[in-house]
Amino acid sequence: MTLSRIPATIVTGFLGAGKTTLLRHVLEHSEGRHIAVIVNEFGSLGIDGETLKSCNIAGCTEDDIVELANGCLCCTVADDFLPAMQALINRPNPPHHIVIETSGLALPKPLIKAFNWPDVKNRLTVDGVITVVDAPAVVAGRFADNPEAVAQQQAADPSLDHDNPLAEVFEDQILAADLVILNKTSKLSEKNVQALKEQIQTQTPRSVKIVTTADGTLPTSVLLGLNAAAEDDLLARPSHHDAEDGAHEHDDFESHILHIPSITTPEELINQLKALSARHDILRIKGFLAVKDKPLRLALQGVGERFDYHYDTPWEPTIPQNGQLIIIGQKGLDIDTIRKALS
Ligand SMILES: Nc1nc2c(ncn2[C@@H]2O[C@H](COP(=O)(O)OP(=O)(O)OP(=O)(O)O)[C@@H](O)[C@H]2O)c(=O)[nH]1
Repeated sequence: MTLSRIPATIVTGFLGAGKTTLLRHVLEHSEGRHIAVIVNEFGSLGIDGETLKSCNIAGCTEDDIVELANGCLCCTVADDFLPAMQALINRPNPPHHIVIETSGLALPKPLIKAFNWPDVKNRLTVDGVITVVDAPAVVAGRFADNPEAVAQQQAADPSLDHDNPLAEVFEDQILAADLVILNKTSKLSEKNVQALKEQIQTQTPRSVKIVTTADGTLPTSVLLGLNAAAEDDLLARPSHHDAEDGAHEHDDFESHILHIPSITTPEELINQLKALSARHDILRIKGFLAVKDKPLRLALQGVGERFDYHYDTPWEPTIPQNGQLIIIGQKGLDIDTIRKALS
C-alpha cells in the first residue's frame, strides 16, 4: 500500500513582511485540518514560536509548533530541518499539513531541495512556496539596487549581480514562489499595487499567482492545497546561489540580543527605538518586555520605523521578568552605540 504524501507549505518572505501574522491566521482558520508548524528564526530568541504559542488557538497544541531558532533553515537543512520533519511525520498521529515559516533571511531553494532526500521523498511533498512581501517597503525601494554601484562592482567581479544584500535575498524568495502575497497593502494606492504586481511578474521567469492582502487575512483555501510539488520543479526556481549548489553565507547580516530592564511606559522606549532604527538602519526589532506593575508581558514588534505592541500573556511566576529584544541589521551595525542608548 502506498501512503499519500503529507503536503508541506513553505512560507518565506523578508524580515517583518508578515509571515507569522499569516501563519496565525491559517491556524485560526484551519478548516478542520490538523496543521503542524515549523518556525525558524535568524536570532536565538524564538519570538515567533512564542508568539504563536501565546495565541492559544483551539486545536493547535504546543506540540504542533516546533521552533528552530538560531540560524536559517537553508543552512541547517540536514542538522535541524530534516530531523524535525521526520519527527513530525513519524508521530502516531501525524499532521494533515505542515507549514514551515522560514527566517526572513532564508533562501527557500535549499529547503525545497531537501524534500528530495531519500528519507522523506515518499512521505512529504511541497504543496507550495508562498512568498510574503512587505508591499510598502518594496514600493519605498527597500530592495532596490543602485545601478551605478552594481556596474562598479561588476567591473571588479562580473559574477556579482547586486550591490544590495537585501535585493538578493528578496529576489531568491520571489523566484521560488508559487504564490506571492503582497501584504500591508492598505497603506498603498491602487496604482502602486498594480505597478508592484507588474514589477514582480517581470521578476519571475514563470507565471506566478499574486494576491493582495492586509494582516495576512486570506482564506486558508487560497493558501493550502496548491499541489505544486515544488521539489519536482527545481529548475524553474532559479537562485543566485545555483552556481555554488546552494551554498551561501548570511554574513551580510547580524543579530544581537539586548536585555532591557523593566520599563515604566512603552511609549518612551518605542520613541527611542524608532529614532535608533532610522539612525542605524535597523531592519528588525522584536521581543518581550516587562512593564512596571503590569502582570502581562509586552510583545513588541518593529519593522524599520513601524512599531506595534500589545500585552500578551502573564509572565511565568517562577521565571524572572527579563525583557529581551532581538535587533537585526546589516553587517557593521553599531550595536555598542545602540546598547548604550538603551542602557
Ligand atoms: N500595518 C500592517 N502591519 C502588519 C501587517 N501584517 C503584519 N503586520 C505587522 O508587521 C510586523 C511584523 O509581522 P510578522 O508577521 O511578525 O512578520 P514576519 O515576516 O513573521 O517577521 P520575521 O519573522 O521577523 O521575519 C508585526 O508588527 C505585524 O503586526 C499588515 O498587513 N499591515
